[in-house]
Amino acid sequence: MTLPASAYQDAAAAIRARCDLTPRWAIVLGSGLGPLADHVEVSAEFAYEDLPHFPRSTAVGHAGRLLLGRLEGQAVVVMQGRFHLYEGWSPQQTAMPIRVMHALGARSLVVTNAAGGLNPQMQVGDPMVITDQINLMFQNPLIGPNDDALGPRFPDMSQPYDPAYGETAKAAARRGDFACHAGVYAGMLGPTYETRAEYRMLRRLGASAAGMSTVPEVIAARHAGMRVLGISTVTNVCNPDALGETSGQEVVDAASNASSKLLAMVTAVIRSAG
Ligand SMILES: O=P(O)(O)O[C@H]1O[C@H](CO)[C@@H](O)[C@H]1O
Ligand SMILES: Nc1nc2[nH]cnc2c(=O)[nH]1
Repeated sequence: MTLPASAYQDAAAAIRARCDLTPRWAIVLGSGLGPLADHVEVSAEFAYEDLPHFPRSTAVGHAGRLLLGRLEGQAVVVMQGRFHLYEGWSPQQTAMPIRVMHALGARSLVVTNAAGGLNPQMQVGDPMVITDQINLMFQNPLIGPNDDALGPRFPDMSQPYDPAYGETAKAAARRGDFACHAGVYAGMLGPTYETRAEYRMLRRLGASAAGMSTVPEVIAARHAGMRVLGISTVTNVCNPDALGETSGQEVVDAASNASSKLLAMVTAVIRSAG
């Protein structure tokens, strides 16, 4: 579906009409990671269905709420649930909330997700700081007329994820004494998990984690010049030579069990930038 050019401004205006907080940080909570929002001192809450042009959350473990408030004293806007291409949303729709949060004032983005771990050292529950991404969705939210007021026609993607944010997140993991990886996120269309041959291919391509989100959001964020921290939580181990079955519920459960690690890393980054 093509969105009107004013879609994200309309949604931002509807939010501003009820809440005058200017968020500095935008946070996207992935599958099973919604409970992190319990740590936000909430000023206002919006169901996605009440916001103009917003898609609806249909994915398991995605509540479908936008919160404005404070985390570690910093003004934040938090998406409790995101939109995926496999739900039938267009690339523009999956990325639209990023533009809304940018229009509200957010200049830094934290994206979190549940992902399959491709690196043999990874265990279920380990976080991975995303250092780069591969767009294997072969779709892009910037296709169509460019909004020059937001960003350039041909945005640079030489460093989509902010190295300083990543270092701060890794330092928090060291302090918390839990394993933390760093690596490349492969964005897949889904909704099928990968075959053994596909996991093997992804390893060869240099990916360390596979998921079905994040890539369109980060493209939209970088287009608008936002600084990005990305963290995957390994919810299933993808060993092509000994692959077990994976289910959506297992992914959600594994992500929520590991959410305290994510919280420690995210709050450390938000605090350090305070
Ligand atoms: O990336 P998030 O939204 O965390 O969710 C991940 O988990 C779901 C699959 O279990 C897919 O939606 C995949 O992208
Ligand atoms: N594509 C993909 N998405 C996931 N989300 C959680 N685990 C996985 C996985 O193994 N592959």
